[in-house]
Amino acid sequence: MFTSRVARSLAASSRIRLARTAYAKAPILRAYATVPISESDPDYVTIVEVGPRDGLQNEETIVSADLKVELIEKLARAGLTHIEAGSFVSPKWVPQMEDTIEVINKMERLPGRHYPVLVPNMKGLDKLLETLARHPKSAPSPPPTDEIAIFSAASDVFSKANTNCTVAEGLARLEPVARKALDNNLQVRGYVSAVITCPYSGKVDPKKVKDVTKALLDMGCYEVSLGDTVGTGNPTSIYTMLDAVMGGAYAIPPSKLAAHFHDTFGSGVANILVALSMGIRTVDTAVAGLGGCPYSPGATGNVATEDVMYALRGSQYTYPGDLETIADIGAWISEKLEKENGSRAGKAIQARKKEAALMKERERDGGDVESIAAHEITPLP
Ligand SMILES: CC(C)(COP(=O)([O-])OP(=O)([O-])OC[C@H]1O[C@@H](n2cnc3c(N)ncnc32)[C@H](O)[C@@H]1OP(=O)([O-])[O-])[C@@H](O)C(=O)NCCC(=O)NCCSC(=O)C[C@@](C)(O)CC(=O)[O-]
Repeated sequence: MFTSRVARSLAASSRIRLARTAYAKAPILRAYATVPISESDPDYVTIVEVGPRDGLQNEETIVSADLKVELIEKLARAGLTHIEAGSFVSPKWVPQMEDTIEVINKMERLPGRHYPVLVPNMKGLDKLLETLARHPKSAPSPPPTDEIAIFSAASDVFSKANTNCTVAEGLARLEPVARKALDNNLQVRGYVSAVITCPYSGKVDPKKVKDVTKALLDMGCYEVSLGDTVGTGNPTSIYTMLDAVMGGAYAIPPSKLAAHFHDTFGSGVANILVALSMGIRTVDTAVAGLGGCPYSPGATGNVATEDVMYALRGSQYTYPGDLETIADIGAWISEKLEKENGSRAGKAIQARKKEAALMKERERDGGDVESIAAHEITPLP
């Protein structure tokens, strides 16, 4: 476990070095690079980009495998280190993820990156292991993935709707899955859904969240991501839930937790700041705020990657990836999906870029330079 954490932070370090070189060379990026990035920073925040899985699983129209591949590759090249690439769930339940095998085989795999996939049961794991077995050990590229995510919930009704079994039945089903994955050198991450509200049965008891989190950690998950699936959480309820999970008997340390907050009521970023202030250093986000949950009516996307990155600018927290490039990807995928960009920071960055391009054009055409200077786009704060 410790080794894998060290490996992650080393991978992040080499990426950070590359990012620094890129910033030094590119003046337009320098304007965004005001946060000094330290390689062994205790305030380094791992961003797990879940847009290609949590986001696209919720699209009404099925997105092509090629577009998914392009999205994942763009996100990895933009410096993100953890990108959820799909899921090995039943296509009868979530047809949007049916092509995950094709996606993970086709996509470019950059060294030092992790491309976890969701696995609900032994059938899903076996399908993944078959795929991995076909990857030659001598191949120059890394294998399609080195990590799975298993998922449960803090509500029986939600669990039934999502996985056709109660929480206890689901945990019993997941235990051998986690063991077999670990035996096959895969890292295992856990999810608990509905940590604040269940879309069917209402308010959730934080004690239930803690019990399920502990069960997943006991199975060998290196970390458990706490899902505010419906996105009803606000800073107070998130604090109360995390305080209960991290305190009392068998307190769970923040290093074992991640924040996975949907942004339905617009509190996603504020909730993440609460989680960070309580010591959590891994957050799940989705480019352009893609996402939702098929079994959680009304839930909008995950908190947008761009919004979180913007909120952390100038703070003690550092993170992987380049905000401006991610904002471009957010605009690009929103256009491809013909939907509104769900990131407010992303939209603002795009608007500023458009304005700057317009100024340049006017300058080239011999416009009034004084008025151009007066309206010059100032760097981001
Ligand atoms: C768990 C099951 C499979 C149980 O579903 P079930 O219907 O009870 O399973 P079953 O064993 O009776 O199988 C039914 C059919 O599915 C097939 N099947 C069975 N398993 C697989 C598999 N792995 N891969 C491919 N096919 C599979 C199986 O072979 C069979 O096919 P048939 O014989 O009828 O032709 C189903 O309920 C399921 O796939 N659920 C997943 C739902 C899902 O993906 N939800 C979204 C992800 S969770 C999430 O988004 C929340 C999260 C993580 O983001 C955090 C948060 O925001 O809270």
